[in-house]
Amino acid sequence: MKLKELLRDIIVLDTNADGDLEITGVSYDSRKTRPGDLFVAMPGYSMDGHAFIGKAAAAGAACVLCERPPEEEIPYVQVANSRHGLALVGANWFGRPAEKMSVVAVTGTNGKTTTTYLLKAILEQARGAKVGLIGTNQNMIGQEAVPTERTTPESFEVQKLFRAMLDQGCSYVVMETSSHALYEGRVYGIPFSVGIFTNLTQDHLDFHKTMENYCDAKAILFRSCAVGVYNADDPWSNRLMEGATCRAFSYARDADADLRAEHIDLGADHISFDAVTADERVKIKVGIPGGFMVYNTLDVLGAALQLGISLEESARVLARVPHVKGRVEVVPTPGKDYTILIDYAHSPDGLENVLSSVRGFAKGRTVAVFGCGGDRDRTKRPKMGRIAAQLADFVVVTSDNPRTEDPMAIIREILPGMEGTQTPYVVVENRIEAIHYAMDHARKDDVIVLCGKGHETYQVVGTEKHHLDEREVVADHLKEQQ
Ligand SMILES: CC(=O)N[C@H]1[C@@H](OP(=O)(O)OP(=O)(O)OC[C@H]2O[C@@H](n3ccc(=O)[nH]c3=O)[C@H](O)[C@@H]2O)O[C@H](CO)[C@@H](O)[C@@H]1O[C@H](C)C(=O)N[C@@H](C)C(=O)N[C@H](CCC(=O)O)C(=O)O
Ligand SMILES: Nc1ncnc2c1ncn2[C@@H]1O[C@H](COP(=O)(O)OP(=O)(O)OP(=O)(O)O)[C@@H](O)[C@H]1O
Ligand SMILES: N[C@H](CCC[C@H](N)C(=O)O)C(=O)O
Ligand SMILES: [Mg+2]
Repeated sequence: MKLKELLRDIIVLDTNADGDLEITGVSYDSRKTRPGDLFVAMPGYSMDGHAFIGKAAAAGAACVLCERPPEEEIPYVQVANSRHGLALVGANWFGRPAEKMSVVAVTGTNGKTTTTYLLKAILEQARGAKVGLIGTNQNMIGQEAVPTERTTPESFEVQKLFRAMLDQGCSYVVMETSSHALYEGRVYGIPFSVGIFTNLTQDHLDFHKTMENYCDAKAILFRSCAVGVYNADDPWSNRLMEGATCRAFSYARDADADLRAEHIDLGADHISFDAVTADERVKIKVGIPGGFMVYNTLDVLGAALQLGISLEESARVLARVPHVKGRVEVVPTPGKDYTILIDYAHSPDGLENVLSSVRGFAKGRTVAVFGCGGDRDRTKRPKMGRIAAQLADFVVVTSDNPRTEDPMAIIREILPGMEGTQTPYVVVENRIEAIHYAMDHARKDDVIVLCGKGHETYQVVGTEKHHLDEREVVADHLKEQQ
C-alpha cells in the first residue's frame, strides 16, 4: 500500500517521506519489524519506541511514524500521538472494516464480558446475524473462538480482527473496551454505533491513580459513539456523560431513566423483572443469578433497543441464554450436598456483588475462597478482605495470580481488612490446596464461591503461566475423596 493511502485522515505535523513510497507491512515492535514496514514508534511506560528506530531501520523498515523526528537517516512522518497514529494506520491497512459493520463497545469496571455475551446472543438469534466478539475470555468470529491475551488488544490487532470478522460475514461486533485501551487509544477512530457503560468502582488504580482519571478514560468512549447507553444509578454517570457528544439513553433500577427495571425477583438460579420504557412493559427472565445481572440485562436491552431490536425479541432470547464461562458458573459436584460456584470477582465491587447475591439465596453458609492478583492495584487488597469477612460465613484466603510478587506478602495485605470481624478464616497460600480445604470442610447446603479466576485455566507465578483449571481441581478432588 502506498504511504499516502496508509496515512488517510492522519494529521501529519512534519515529513520527509514520499507519499508514493510502497509500504509492505506495519510494526510497532522493532523485534518484529520486517523489510518494507512502516515502524510506529510509541512512547511506553517502561521504554520508548523512539529508542528502537535504529533497530527497526536495520531490520529494513521503509519509514517511521513518530512523535519526534528521528536521529537516524530514514523517511519519517511526525504526528502528535503515535498510538492514535497506529490506530488510524491499522484501520487504513485493513480497509476500514469497522465502517462496514455495526460495532458496539462496552466499558465499565464490572459486567463487560457478561454484557457482550448476552448481546451477541440477541443479535444472533433476533437478527440472524453473524457476530464478532472481542473480550477477556476469548475473541470470537461467529462461533469460532480465537484465543486472546488481553481484554482489548492493541489497535492494529483490533483492526486485524475486524477485517477477519468482516471477511467471514460478521455484520456486528460487540467488544469490551477497557479503560487502558480507551486511554491508550487502542480503539481510537472506531465509529462505534453504541457505547455501553456498566458501572465504575475501584480497580486499576495502579494505572489510573485516581477514580477521576479512571472515569475520564471511560468517558472517551462517549465521544466516539453514536448513542451511549449508560447506568443512571451509577454516581459516576454525570461526570462520564458531561462531555459526551453522543445521544444518551439511560437505564436504571432506582433512578429515573429511559429504561427501568421494576418488580425485580432474584432467585437462586435466575433473575426476573419488568423492563419498562415510556411505551411498554415487558417481562424479562434470565437463567443467571445475581442482583448485578439486572444491570447487565438492562444495558443489553438498552443497546438492543438502540439497534432496532424490541424488548419482546430480546426477552425471547434472554429466556434461554446460557451462562457465561467463569461468571457465577456452577461446578458439578455429583453426590455432594453443597454447591461450588466459579466467579471472576476480582475487584471490591465484584466481590461484594457476588457474595451478597450468594448470601441472598444460599440455604447454608456462604464460603469465599479468594486472593488478590500480584502486580496490580494494592489498595484493593484490604478492601476485598473486609468485604469477604463481612459477607461470607467462612473465608479461605489464598493466592490469585501472584505474578512477580511474594504470594504471602499479598495475603498479608489482605488480612488487615479482615481484622475486627468475627468471621472465621484460614490462610492456605496454595490455591489448589485452598480449594481442597474448602471442599474437605464443606457442610450441607454450603455455597463455596471460588472468586477471581473465572474463565482462567492458568495461574501466573513469577512470569510463568502454569495450568490451573478450577473445574479440574474440583473434579479431581471429588475422585480423591471417593
Ligand atoms: C500498561 C499498558 O497498558 N502497557 C501496554 C503498553 O506497554 P508499554 O508502554 O509498557 O510498552 P514498553 O515496553 O514501554 O514499550 C514501548 C514501545 O517500544 C516498543 N519496543 C520495545 C522493546 C523493543 O526492543 N523494541 C520496541 O520496539 C514496544 O513494542 C512498544 O511499542 O503498550 C504495549 C504495546 O501496545 C502493550 O502491550 C502494553 O500492555 C501490557 C502488556 C499490559 O499488561 N496491559 C494491561 C495492563 C492491560 O491493558 N489491561 C487491560 C485491562 C483489562 C481489564 O479491564 O481488567 C486490557 O485491556 O487487557
Ligand atoms: N454489573 C455488575 N456489577 C457489579 N459486579 C458485576 C456485574 N457484572 C458482573 N459482576 C461481577 O464481576 C465479575 C466480572 O464480571 P465480567 O467478567 O462480566 O466483568 P468485566 O467488566 O468483563 O471484567 P474485566 O474488567 O476483568 O474484563 C463477575 O464474575 C461478577 O462477580
Ligand atoms: N483484567 C484483570 C483481570 C484480573 C484477574 C485476576 N485473576 C488477577 O489476576 O488479578 C487484570 O489484569 O487486572
Ligand atoms: Mg471482561
